[in-house]
Amino acid sequence: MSNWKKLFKSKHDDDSTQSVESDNIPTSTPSTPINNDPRKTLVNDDINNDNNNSSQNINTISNNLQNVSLNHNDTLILHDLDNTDPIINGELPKTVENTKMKPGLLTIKIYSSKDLEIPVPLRINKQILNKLANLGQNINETELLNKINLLNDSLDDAANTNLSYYLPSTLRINNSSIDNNNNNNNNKSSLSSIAQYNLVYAIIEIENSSERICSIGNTISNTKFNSVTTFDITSPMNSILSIQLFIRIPGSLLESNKQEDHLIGSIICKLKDLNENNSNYDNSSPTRLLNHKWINLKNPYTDDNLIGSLNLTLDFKPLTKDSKPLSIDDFELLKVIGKGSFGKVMQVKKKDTGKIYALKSIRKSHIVNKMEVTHTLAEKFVLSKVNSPFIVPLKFAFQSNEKLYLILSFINGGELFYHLQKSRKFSLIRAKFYICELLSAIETLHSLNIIYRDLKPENILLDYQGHIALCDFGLCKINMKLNEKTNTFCGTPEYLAPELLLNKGYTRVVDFWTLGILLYEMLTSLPPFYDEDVSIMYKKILNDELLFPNDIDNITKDLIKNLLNRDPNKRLGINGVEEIKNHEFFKDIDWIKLNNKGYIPPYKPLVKDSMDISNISSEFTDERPMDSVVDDYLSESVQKQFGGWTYVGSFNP
Ligand SMILES: Nc1ncnc2c1ncn2[C@@H]1O[C@H](COP(=O)(O)OP(=O)(O)OP(=O)(O)O)[C@@H](O)[C@H]1O
Repeated sequence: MSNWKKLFKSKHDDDSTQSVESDNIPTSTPSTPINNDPRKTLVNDDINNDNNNSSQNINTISNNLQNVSLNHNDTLILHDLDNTDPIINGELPKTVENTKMKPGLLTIKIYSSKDLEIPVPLRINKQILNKLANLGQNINETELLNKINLLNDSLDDAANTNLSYYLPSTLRINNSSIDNNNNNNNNKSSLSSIAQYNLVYAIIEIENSSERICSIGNTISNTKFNSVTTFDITSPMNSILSIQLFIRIPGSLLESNKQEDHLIGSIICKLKDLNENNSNYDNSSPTRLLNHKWINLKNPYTDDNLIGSLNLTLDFKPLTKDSKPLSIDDFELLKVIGKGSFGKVMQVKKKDTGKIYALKSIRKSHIVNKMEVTHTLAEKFVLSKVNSPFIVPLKFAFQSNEKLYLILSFINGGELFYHLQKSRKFSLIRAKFYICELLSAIETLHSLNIIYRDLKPENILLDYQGHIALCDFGLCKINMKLNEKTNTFCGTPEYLAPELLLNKGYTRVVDFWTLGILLYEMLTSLPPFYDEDVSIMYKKILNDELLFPNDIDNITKDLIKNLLNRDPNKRLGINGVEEIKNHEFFKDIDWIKLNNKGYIPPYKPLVKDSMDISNISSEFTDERPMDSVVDDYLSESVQKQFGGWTYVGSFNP
C-alpha cells in the first residue's frame, strides 16, 4: 500500500507553521478546508464559533473557567519521616485551588549525606582500591589508606556497604587509568587526562525545572555537597519537590565494564505539607521550611525506606505586592527552539534564579488580524488552570504593548514527532507508555471541561527522563460539558474525526479518535487513513476499512478499533475516560503510580542538562535569538482584551 511508504516531512518544511484558514477550497467534503500539508493545524474561521464573539475578553473566559467543575482527586497517602515531616507518595493533585501559599522563590541548600550505599555490586580488587586511594580528593589520604588497608585485609568479605565508607565521592582521575571505556576511541581525550569524576550527584526537580548538583568531597557514604540552588515556584500548593541521588560508577569497577549511573535513593515531598508543619508560617515573608534537617532516602518506585539520608535546608520567599512585575528584560535569550503560528519559541534563562525556560512570544497585532484572540487567551487560561504531570507547566505570563509572552518549563527531550521520525515506529511497550500518559493528560483536561482537539506527535514533547509533556493549547475549547457539542473546524487533517469532517457538531470524544490515530501511527509509522492528497484522505477517514499490519496483537487492535469508531456515540470513552482505562489493553496499569511518574520511561532521550538543545532541530537553533522590535499600534479597546494576561502563579500580587 502506498501510504505505508510516506516519507515524513518536517512540519516546518514549507512555512507551514501558519494555521491554515478556511479560504482553502474544500474539494471533497463540503465546508472542509484543504491544505497541502496534511500535518498542518487547521482552523476554519467561517464556521469557527470559538471566534464569533471577537469582543469576548480574557475576563469572560476567566469567569467561564471559574464555573468549571473541578474533578479533584487529591488523595494522598502520608507517612512520617522523623515523625514530623510528611512525605507524600500518593496521587498528584490536578488543579490549583488553594492559594494559602503564594508563589515565590524556593532556595534549597544541600549540605551532605550520611550512610549512602552503593546499590550494585562492584568489581573491586586490591589494585583498584589502592589506585582509588591515591586518586581520592578532599580527603585525608593517610586516613583513607589506613582504612583501605583494613578493608584489603578482609576484601573477600567486603560488602558494598563497607566500600561506600571508604571510596571517595569525588575522584580526580586520569581518564585512561580508571575508565578505559571513555577513551578507547578517542586519542585526544586520553591526552587530556586528568578529569574530575563526581561519583555522587543529585537531581533536584520541582515544577518541571531541574538542577544537577555534584559531590565535592568526602566518601560515597558521607558525601559533601554544600550546594545552593533557587527555583521559581508558581503553584506552591501543588509543587512536589523531588531529590534523586545517583552514583556514576566507572566501568572498571563494574562487571559490564561500562560506566553506569545508578539511583541510590530519593526524597519526594510536597511543599505545602512542609509548610503546614511550620506553625510560624507567614504568608508574605520569607520562611525557613526545613533547617539543616536529615531526611531519609526512599526507593521512589516501591516507596520502601532505604538506608541513608540527606541534610537539607529549605527557604521559601513568597512574592509580595511590592515584587517587581516581570518583563522580557528579566530573561536572557539563549536559543530559538521552535516556531508557532504567531511567533517564536526560545530557550531563555531567568536572570535572578538562573533557571532555564521556554519563552513563547506572540505578536498581538497578528492574533488580532487573524481573529485568534480568543484561542490565545484560552491557551493561557488552560495552561494556568491545569496541573497535570503530563502537560507543560506555565510559569509566568506577561505582556508589552506589542506582544504577549508565555514562560513555560523548558522540555528538552525533543518532540515525539522527531523521535518517531528517527525510529519510524515504536515498540508496543513504548507506544503504550506514551498513550497512558496522554490519556491521563486528556483526563485532566476533560475533567475541567476542556477539549484538546489537536493531539499529534508534533504537540507532544519528551522531558529529559522520557515522560511526555503535552504543549500547544491554542486549539483547546473550554466550557465543554459532557456531551456538549461545538462546530469549529480545526485540527490536523490526518487526525480529524469523521464527525468533524461531516460538520455536524462534535463533542469531547474527538480527543479519543485522535488518541486512536496516534496509537496506530506510533505502532505502524503512519496514521491509518493517510494519503498525500488531503481530499482523498478525508474520504478514507469517512469510508475506508481500518486495516492493521500482521504484527499488531488482538487486544491492541480491539482498543484502536473502539477508539476509531466512526459513530461518536458508540466510541470508547463516550461514558468517560474511565471506560478507556478499563479496556484490557490497560489492565496492568496502576494509574496512581503512572500519575506519580512512577513508571520508568522505556526510552530516555539523550539530554545532558537543562541547557541541552541537541534534541531540537538545528533549523531553529541556528537562528539568532532575539525579541524583534515591532512598532504596532493597537487601540485602547484592543489592548483591553489582554487586560488579565499577567500570570505569576496561583496568586496575582
Ligand atoms: N515548553 C517547551 N519546551 C520546549 N519546546 C517547546 C516548548 N513549547 C513549545 N516548544 C516548541 O516550539 C514549537 C511551537 O510551539 P507551539 O506549538 O506551542 O506554538 P504554536 O504557535 O501554538 O504552534 P502551532 O502553529 O503548531 O499551533 C513546539 O512544536 C515545540 O517544538
